[in-house]
Amino acid sequence: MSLLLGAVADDYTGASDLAGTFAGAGLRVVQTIGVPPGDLALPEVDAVVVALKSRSVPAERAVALSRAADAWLRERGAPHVLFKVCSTFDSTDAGNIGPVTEALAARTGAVPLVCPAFPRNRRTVYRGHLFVGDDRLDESPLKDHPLNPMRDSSLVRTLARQSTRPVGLVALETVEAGVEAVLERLALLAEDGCGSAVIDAVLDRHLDVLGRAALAGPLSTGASGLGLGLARAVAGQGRAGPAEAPRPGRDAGTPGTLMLAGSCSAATLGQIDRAEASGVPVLHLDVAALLAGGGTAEALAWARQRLASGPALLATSRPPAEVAALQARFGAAAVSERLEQALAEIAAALADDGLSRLVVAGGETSGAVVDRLGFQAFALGPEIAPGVPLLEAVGARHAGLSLALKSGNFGGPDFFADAARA
Ligand SMILES: Nc1ncnc2c1ncn2[C@@H]1O[C@H](COP(=O)(O)OP(=O)(O)O)[C@@H](O)[C@H]1O
Ligand SMILES: O=C(O)[C@@H](O)C(=O)COP(=O)(O)O
Repeated sequence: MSLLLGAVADDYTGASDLAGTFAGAGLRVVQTIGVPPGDLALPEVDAVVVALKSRSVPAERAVALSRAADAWLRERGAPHVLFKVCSTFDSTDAGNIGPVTEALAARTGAVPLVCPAFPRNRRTVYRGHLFVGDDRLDESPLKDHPLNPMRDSSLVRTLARQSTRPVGLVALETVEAGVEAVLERLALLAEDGCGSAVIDAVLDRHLDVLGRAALAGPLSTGASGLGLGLARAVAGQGRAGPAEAPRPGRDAGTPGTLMLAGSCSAATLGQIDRAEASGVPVLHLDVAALLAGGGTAEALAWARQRLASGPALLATSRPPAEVAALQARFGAAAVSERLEQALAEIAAALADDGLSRLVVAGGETSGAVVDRLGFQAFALGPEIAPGVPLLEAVGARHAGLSLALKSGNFGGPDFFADAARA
């Protein structure tokens, strides 16, 4: 296999979002969970997205995992690797976007472009500031994220706090001037000693400039918008294999679709309310009982009963004030870890029962569930919502289980009711 494009994604929902974006642009793609074991037979593809659970781990660990994934991709011929981060730049001042970008760039010596913009999803970057819809990042619901509260919209400042070298800016007028102008600006920033450069993008057509400029170098950092620009540029070279039809979702072996929500994003909280209102059975898990080490047996019994005849949605998700109170009492890391593991435990028990459809909302939550179930790689199916493709296991483990991993922020208001029917 000689790859045309590689990606290292810092979480699993982001990886499936990106893999779906690559597929939509005409590339043959597979998503692997970590660096795949040597004996796993992967299909012939143009691009591989290696999914890591590295967004919220200590920076040294994120660097080590990302280096290994980058090396694996380059050994398979990838001339360019995208480090896929969240379109809302989820990270803390301690990392991990800066440290990983610097570590991967050190191997190449080039100044990577950094851009989380995805205008289709209303993520835009202007003068280095990230906007989520009409709001600056620091005024958006992301300011209350349980693990990575985003309190500064300036990506240049945010990335500089995480980096050892200065961070430059490629402003919109340079992007408008085209690929050559961007490359000239990058060369100047390199002379000034910059280690990376945030680049503006507010319209879809800007992604084409970003993609072609990024492809001139070995590394870039961004979200699926930059991924789309890169994929279009690669597809435009005419070297990608014949497009594949997306794999269809499987017929259900058991009637119900299990849906698990650990995201506390405003979007997911609204979707849970709408699901409940439209008659989808919803269990709000007893978070205090889970934190005390119990609570999963009752939840399992409830889910088994509902799944025998239809969908079931189990959620730990709570609004920001309740999240803050729990974190103050038990510690943020401990709460996250326990709640992620509780949902993973429930998913594993139900997978053993023969579950055939699983939807998980939340990046970290998806990571915990996918790891617990032991998936190794996914082929791509059709999208059930923008940025949320159906995934089908590659390899024998859990063959026949279709799943979808939803970023907390993604999906329309009726996502869960729609997913139950998809
Ligand atoms: N009630 C709760 N209180 C505090 N944290 C919670 C609660 N429910 C879930 N969490 C944690 O919040 C985090 C949400 O992150 P994630 O799953 O990545 O969602 P998103 O995609 O919205 O970022 C997870 O670590 C999850 O375990
Ligand atoms: O770029 C995005 O917004 C998504 O692909 C993504 O990474 C989402 O992360 P979570 O919200 O943590 O699921």
